[in-house]
Amino acid sequence: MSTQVLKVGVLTVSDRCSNGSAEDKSGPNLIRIIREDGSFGENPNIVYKCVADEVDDIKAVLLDWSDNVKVHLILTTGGTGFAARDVTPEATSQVIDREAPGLVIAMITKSLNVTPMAMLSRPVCGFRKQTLIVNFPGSMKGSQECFEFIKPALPHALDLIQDSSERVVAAHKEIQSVEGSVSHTCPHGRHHKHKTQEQMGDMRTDQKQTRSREDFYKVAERARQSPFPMLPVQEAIKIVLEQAKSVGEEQTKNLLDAHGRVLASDVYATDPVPPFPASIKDGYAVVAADGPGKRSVIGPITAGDMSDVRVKPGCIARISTGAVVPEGADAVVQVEDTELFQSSDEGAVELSVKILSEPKVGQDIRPVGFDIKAGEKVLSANDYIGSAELGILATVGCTSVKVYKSPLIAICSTGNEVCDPGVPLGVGQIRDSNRFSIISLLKSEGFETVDMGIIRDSPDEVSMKFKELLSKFDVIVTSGGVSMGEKDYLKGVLRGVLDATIHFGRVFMKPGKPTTFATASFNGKTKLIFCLPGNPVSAVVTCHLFVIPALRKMAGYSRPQASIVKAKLGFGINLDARPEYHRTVLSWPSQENLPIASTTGSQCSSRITSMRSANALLMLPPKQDNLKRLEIGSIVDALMIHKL
Ligand SMILES: Nc1nc2c(c(=O)[nH]1)N[C@H]1C(S)=C(S)[C@@H](COP(=O)(O)OP(=O)(O)OC[C@H]3O[C@@H](n4cnc5c(N)ncnc54)[C@H](O)[C@@H]3O)O[C@H]1N2
Ligand code: MOO
Ligand SMILES: [Mg+2]
Repeated sequence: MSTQVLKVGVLTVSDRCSNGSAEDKSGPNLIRIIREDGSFGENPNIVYKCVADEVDDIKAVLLDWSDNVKVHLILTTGGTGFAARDVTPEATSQVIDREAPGLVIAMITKSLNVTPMAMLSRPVCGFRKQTLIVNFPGSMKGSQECFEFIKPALPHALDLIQDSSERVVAAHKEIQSVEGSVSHTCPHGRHHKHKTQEQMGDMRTDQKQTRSREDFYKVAERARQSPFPMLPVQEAIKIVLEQAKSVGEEQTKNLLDAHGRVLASDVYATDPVPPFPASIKDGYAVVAADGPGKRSVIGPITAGDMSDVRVKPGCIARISTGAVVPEGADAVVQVEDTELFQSSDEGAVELSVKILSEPKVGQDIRPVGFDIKAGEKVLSANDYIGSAELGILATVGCTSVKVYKSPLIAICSTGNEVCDPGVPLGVGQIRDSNRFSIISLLKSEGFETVDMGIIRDSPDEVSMKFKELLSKFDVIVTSGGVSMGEKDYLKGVLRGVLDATIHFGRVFMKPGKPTTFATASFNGKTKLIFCLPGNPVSAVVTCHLFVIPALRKMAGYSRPQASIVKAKLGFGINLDARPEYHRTVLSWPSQENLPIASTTGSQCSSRITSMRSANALLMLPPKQDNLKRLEIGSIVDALMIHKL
């Protein structure tokens, strides 16, 4: 877009919002996403109004914003339906000079993938002089979705309207590279040239295979065998861990902020613990050499007291656990080993007490630095800060520590058939489970993620979205679109468009065979891209095996991989041709010497219920001529994914 600050107008059209009987959520939501998105410059200038469903009121704002305020982009939300008072399209039609039907088609077509109700929307898009006006539906969800649908084209559209020639040329170059320079005509008449497709070769070494847009659609010419070697799981994990590097360090603001992070530097105690000789018992501070016998009592000294009591031979001082042992005393005798001899004031004052045991020097005293010496290293770089470590930090008075930064992580699903769980299912559609299981799995591992929605099966959309993700995140995790299907575009876009390095595109495992791992450079930073298989179990299992260890390594963990324990099969099983990660519930009855593994039923990689309650993945070996089945009682490795 042009270098000038973009002016955006957000106009909510709603009788109820304008008269205050309902809260406008859609307008403010559009403003928020425009601000957060970043595609419209650092700080777009946004004006906002809410008017009633009246043609004249709507027109007045559209005319003022386009002719006087010279807003570049006006987004209206509301009043586009079939109801009598829905008049936003009529008002818009009356002010625009030229229509932009492509935007309308894009919005309606894509919305129909989400809900058949999109048929009942009548948006109008077009421009008045140099202002682009776009009608969105009134609901927050609908308006946000429509915005996302047309967003990829908006910056270029605005440049064209503003005739910002430098940016237009730059954008053309970019489109040319994204689309691989196939001869096609862009909407305003410029032609791009062909580039030839390079030879297919070893995917791990020959990465730069620029692909044209048409190549993506040549279904008959697609490879009929995957060109990616199937790597053993351990080799694939090794590659991932080699690429996973810290994204930096930061100082925590306060003590509790450090919880769940990993230290980036060693921590030393400045003071000793305890900082004074402390009594271990409630009793009497004595001179050990006095031995047992009757003593006169001084004190008391309780915890936290600043006492100037001094114990002389023949005297003892009453003392509490945690109190400073007074000068002169070299032992503490617990109250249980004493007897009252004489008291006054009806028992309020102890005058003398009989010591019954033989005290030893140092008995029941913690000397200075007994627990922690001054200058001692109490925690090391790469230690995870759990509750014990937080207690240690508090003990040594360290309220701010240097920790590793958490990587910024984007989560996306892919697939034309995939839709949000809340919307009614259309023909051929399924609900997205992967985004939700992956986001929550990573959260339970202490990693915050950003839900970046569903990417449709189109090379353009995949490449646009990935470009956006690469600019904003350190790690991208997607699911789906990585196998042999004609619309499995991710690998092709990664290599052919984004110039990413695909480190592996298949792994010898079940589930998870087409797991793909790539890196791409953006602004000098290496971004990690995990394209997990679409099958719900495959996505979750591979997230455990590859994504979580990588994130842990980036976050500073010294042992990023999950623990592997031995377990005894509580069932018999036929082995698969691939090493299988069988979801299991491990339990450990007290009479058993190993945990017992029970199966979660059918292990089909589409059957998400096979993950239910699973706390481990049994690492079953691949079937061999001499080993086709494991019987009940066999001992196998189990990779822990939750607590036992
Ligand atoms: N000819 C071959 N076909 C397939 C192979 C193969 O080697 N040759 N591999 C199979 C294996 S193994 C797997 S795993 C899948 C992986 O396929 P993709 O990663 O390309 O994923 P999709 O085709 O997009 O989807 C697969 C399956 O999962 C459903 N899905 C996708 N996303 C989601 C989601 N977010 N939530 C819930 N379910 C989702 C999708 O509808 C498909 O049913 O490929 C095999 N094919
Ligand atoms: O490897 Mo796929 O993940 O079996 O279903
Ligand atoms: Mg597929």
